[in-house]
Amino acid sequence: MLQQKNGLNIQSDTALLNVTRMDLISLILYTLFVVLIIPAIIWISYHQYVLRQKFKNIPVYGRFPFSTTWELLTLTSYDRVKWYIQRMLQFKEGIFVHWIGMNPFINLYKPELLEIIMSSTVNIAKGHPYKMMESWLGKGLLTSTRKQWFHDRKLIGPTFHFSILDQFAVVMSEKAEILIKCLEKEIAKNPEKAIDIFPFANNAALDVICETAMGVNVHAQEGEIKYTATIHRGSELIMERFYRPWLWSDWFYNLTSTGKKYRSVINIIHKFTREVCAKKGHDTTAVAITWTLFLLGNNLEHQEKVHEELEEVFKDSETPATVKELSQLKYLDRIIKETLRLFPSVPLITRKLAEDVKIGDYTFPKGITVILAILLVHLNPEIWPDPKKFDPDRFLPENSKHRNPYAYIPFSAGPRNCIGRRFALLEEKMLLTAILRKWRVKSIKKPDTVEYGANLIFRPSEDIFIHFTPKK
Ligand code: HEM
Repeated sequence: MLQQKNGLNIQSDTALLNVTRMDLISLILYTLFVVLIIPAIIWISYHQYVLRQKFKNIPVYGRFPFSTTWELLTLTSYDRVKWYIQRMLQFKEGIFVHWIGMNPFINLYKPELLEIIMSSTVNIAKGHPYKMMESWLGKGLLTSTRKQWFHDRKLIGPTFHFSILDQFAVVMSEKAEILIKCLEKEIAKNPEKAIDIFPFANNAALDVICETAMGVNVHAQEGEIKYTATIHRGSELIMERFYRPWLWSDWFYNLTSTGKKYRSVINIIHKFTREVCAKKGHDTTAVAITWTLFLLGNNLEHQEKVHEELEEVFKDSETPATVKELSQLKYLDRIIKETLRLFPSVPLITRKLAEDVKIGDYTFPKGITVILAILLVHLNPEIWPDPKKFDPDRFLPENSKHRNPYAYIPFSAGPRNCIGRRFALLEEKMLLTAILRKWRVKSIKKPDTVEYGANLIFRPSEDIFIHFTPKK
């Protein structure tokens, strides 16, 4: 009896102890909630309120926090591009803001607004998603800021001088010949079959950049390396991270499985760039060449004019093109320009503002990221009538003279524009001319059905099949 009583006492003491322990834990949690979490929620809400007040004049997409984050996250890369185009048609003022997590992004696609940011020598720092690429690209010219950028830009500038470009043209023409041989070999396998042109353009452009920038022949066209697929995977992972704000912190990202995948991709890229080749420039040119052939293969009447021009300049000659001959190809110039309008290799760039910027009724606060939406200004119907139509004559001198220079910005504009612009255009012309002197091209897919994605570079998401017919 006594034992039973003692047993009961012990049980009730343990229960009492448990209750007290529970109370203590609840008390600590409650205190933490009151002391830390509530003030944090109040601080974040206040901060968000103040930030949102600053944007109250700017058209905003998505009234509720996180609704746009969720919407963008659930779209494919191709649908995201269409999403941005729809927003551009919806917000005709040339500006709108949307939120990813608790971060506002101001999209600009009106030339007058773009000019104010792009011409600035103060607001030259890159915002997301470029910030996420620092571990990839290091602090190179593309990602550096302030003094280092001024210094690097001055140092690298002379590399792209006309006289040096002439020497680069020799390398480009050698690589163009290899490209033709590779295509001939592929076509010979089955002349009736269309060929995916993108890997050919990519390897040719990689050969060109490695030999011109580093003097190294990597034989990419002869199939000795598997670098390009790794670059694509890296860009995809960066964009996936951009639309998932909880992965923006580096230390957390590095713990996740995608963070680990990204690190291994970066290691492969670094190994390659350290050992053999330069970091940037081949993929933008490769997609530009691919889209040009794709559009020519869809617009046969324009292609015919290119062939006429080639015959006028090269006649029966079979020797490689010279820089002088290439400079005479004015119609091809306009084709390349119109392609870069519809398919700009770099569809958007970003700036993190170093100071408050006031434009008319709008004030953009220091520290936020502005998206300079190259693709959207190129498709803006307020500037380009019938914007989806392929019409190279938009770039005839008489048709362009009244156009705002910031309406057409495939190479960006202002102090931070593309340093490789002349190099890229020369290379494009060299490789395209080599192909078009030999073949007529016809695309299998149409521009409104082909799928692409804006993973930093405006790259096709499917094979770009082209049918090649010999001219002779
Ligand atoms: C069709 C081909 C190309 C296009 C459309 C293109 C476009 C661009 C754009 C839009 C920018 C501005 C990026 C930004 O502000 O965030 C840029 C910057 C840059 N591009 Fe290109 N690019 C092309 C080819 C090349 C090539 C072939 C090279 C090198 C050989 C190159 C080297 C660079 C560098 C170093 C920068 C950074 C300049 C700076 O920040 O001062 N690009 N490019």
